[in-house]
Amino acid sequence: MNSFFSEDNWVGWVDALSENHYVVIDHILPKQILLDLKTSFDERVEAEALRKAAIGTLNQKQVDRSVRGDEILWLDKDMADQRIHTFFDLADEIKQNLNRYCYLSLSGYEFHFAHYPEGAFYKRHLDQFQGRNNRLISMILYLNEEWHPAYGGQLKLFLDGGKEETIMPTFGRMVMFKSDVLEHEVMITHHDRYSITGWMLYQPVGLSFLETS
Ligand SMILES: O=C(O)CCC(=O)C(=O)O
Ligand SMILES: [Fe+2]
Repeated sequence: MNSFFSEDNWVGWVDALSENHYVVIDHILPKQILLDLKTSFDERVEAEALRKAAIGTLNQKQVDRSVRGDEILWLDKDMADQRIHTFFDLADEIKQNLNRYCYLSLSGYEFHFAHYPEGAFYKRHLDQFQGRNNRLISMILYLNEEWHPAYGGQLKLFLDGGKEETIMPTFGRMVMFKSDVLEHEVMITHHDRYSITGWMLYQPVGLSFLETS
């Protein structure tokens, strides 16, 4: 497998993740790979393959536009799309390195395309929710070629001591944070906002029967 990053990269990122609970990485992938991913995303928006995102877990899912207004499409390794396979190569490398440098036991991941249309937001929440605690690291890769502060749509992280960090969803920026500790929100966007969002998962051996979806 090709390697996207060097060991030095990882040392800095892992330090930030363990000290601050989050890390922001700009230009995570070469521009052409990002553009290809965005094209793949655009094709699926065009084909109306995305669905309104739900909240809740397992058999308690519901769509509530007053909590989150994005539409999503789950990515699958069976998709015959080399552009998505390249993204999964990146995810594999990140998973291996988080296991190696953070001593985690990540055994899988899940990702979806997410499109926030104008006026959409996602209220303050934690990604690790009741009844499902196997999301360890949240990862978001932004695919917005031009982003202006006036568009809004920032990711706001609620940090220790009442501090907040506000992050613009600029092209090629990846944010990783600890799913079980960092509350966050997506502020209202005034422009179409595109990302690949996902989670590094810890799946205790033998408990997979608990997953019904
Ligand atoms: O798109 C973002 O910046 C964050 C999305 C998010 O919080 C989520 O999907 O759980
Ligand atoms: Fe979230």
